[in-house]
This record gives sequence, C-alpha cells and structure tokens, in this order.
Amino acid sequence: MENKKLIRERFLKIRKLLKKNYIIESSEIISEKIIFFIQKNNLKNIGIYISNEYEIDTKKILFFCLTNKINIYIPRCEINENKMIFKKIKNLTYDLEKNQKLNIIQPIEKCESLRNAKELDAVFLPVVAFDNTLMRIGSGKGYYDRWFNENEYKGYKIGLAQYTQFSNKKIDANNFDVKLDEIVSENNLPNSFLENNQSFI
Ligand SMILES: Nc1nc2c(c(=O)[nH]1)N(C=O)[C@@H](CNc1ccc(C(=O)N[C@@H](CCC(=O)O)C(=O)O)cc1)CN2
Ligand SMILES: Nc1ncnc2c1ncn2[C@@H]1O[C@H](COP(=O)(O)OP(=O)(O)OP(=O)(O)O)[C@@H](O)[C@H]1O
Repeated sequence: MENKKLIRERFLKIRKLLKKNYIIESSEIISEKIIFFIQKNNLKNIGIYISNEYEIDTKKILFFCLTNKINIYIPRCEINENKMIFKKIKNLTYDLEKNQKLNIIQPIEKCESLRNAKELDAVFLPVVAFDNTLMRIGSGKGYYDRWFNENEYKGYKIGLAQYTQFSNKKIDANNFDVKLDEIVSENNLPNSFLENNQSFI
C-alpha cells in the first residue's frame, strides 16, 4: 500500500507548526554546509530551487553562486505537460516570476534553458519528508521524479531538509521514485541512521 500521501500530509502539517526561528537557523547551517560542498568539489553548474516560507531557505546559496560565477539553474514547471525544465538565472529579481497556479517562484520564459542534464554537477532538492533509505517525498506532483527519469542525469542528488522532516516510517517507493545520494540537515545524522552508513558532505 502506498503510504506517501499520508506521510506527506503529516509532514506538511508539522512544517507549518515549526517556529520561524528554527527554519531560519537550520537554513543558515544547511546553507553553510552546501556552500562548503560546492567549493570543495569545485562545482560549476547546479540545479536548485527558490524556497517558499516553509522550505529550507536557499537565498544564501544563490547569492554565493552568483558572486562566485557558479551557474544556477531553477526548475520552471509546464503544468499542462506535467514537466519541468531547468532555466539559468543571472539575477534574483528580474529573472524570476511567480507561478500563480503552483504558488512557486520560477524563472521567466525567456531565461536560457539547460540543454543537457549532464551539464549539471549537482541538483539540490526541496524535501517534505525523507526516510533512512534516503527516499524522498516532495510536493506531490512528481516533477523531480519525472525529470530524473526522463533525463540522463549523473550528478549528485542532494536533499535539503531539517531533522524534523525525518520519517521513521519507511516511505513506500514506486519504480519511478528516485533516491537521494544525501540529505543535508542542520544536525549531523547519527552514524547508525543511514542504511549505507556513509555521508559525503
Ligand atoms: N520551491 C519549490 N520549487 C519547486 C518545487 C518545490 O517543491 N518547491 N517542486 C517540487 O516538485 C516543483 C514544483 N512542484 C509543485 C508541486 C505541487 C504544488 C502544489 O501542490 N501546489 C498547490 C497550490 C499551491 C499552494 O496552495 O501551495 C496545489 O496545486 O494544490 C506546487 C509545486 C518545482 N519547483
Ligand atoms: N516518472 C514518472 N512517470 C509517470 N508518472 C510519475 C512519474 N513520477 C511521478 N509520477 C506521478 O506523479 C505523482 C506524484 O508523484 P510523487 O508522489 O512521487 O511526487 P513527489 O516526488 O512527492 O513530488 P515532486 O517530485 O514534485 O516533489 C504520482 O501520481 C505519480 O504517479
């Protein structure tokens, strides 16, 4: 039985109860870790998202990339086709608009599209909940799963999530579900936490 829907609802509810300060503080720590990872691995092209008020705030990472000439690609959703494409943004004001239907911020149509998924070194994903096999639950329309399945992407898949988004109930996976390589959280996850017992950040 598919349990994603129930787990998603539960964690969306929890997310709304969190103190704003906790979100701000955990976003700070997570951003520092991501920036360190980008520098250490000399990443040049990354896929990332524009956060809403409940998600890990990506602003600091975006500023870091813009000032260090690291190319930033943000998903733009085509609702009718149930698809998203990554577009390069160069400016956090002029290159973005609100997708009114989905209530997310995305690149404007005329931004340059990513030509080949292989060009991305890492994709940093929003997460609603995750489990100890690094299975991810997202916003529930399957945009990321579809993108990973339809594109030949070989880079890192890294979820940004608070500790409080950990589900100790295992998430049922479909065959199209894509597992993350890593979750970056404000706490170090205990050694025994991950099935493969390893972390590269
Ligand atoms: N910041 C951010 N950008 C992202 C995602 C995300 O989770 N967060 N996505 C991750 O996949 C994609 C968009 N996926 C979405 C999936 C579902 C809904 C959604 O359910 N929206 C509500 C309406 C808006 C609202 O009331 O909040 C809905 O349709 O009922 C929105 C976006 C691409 N960009
Ligand atoms: N590769 C795919 N091909 C066809 N349908 C898919 C694919 N991936 C996801 N879906 C469909 O999309 C819907 C939502 O999927 P799922 O619950 O995995 O979303 P999610 O991973 O939480 O959301 P998102 O990736 O947008 O953050 C499901 O109805 C699923 O059948």
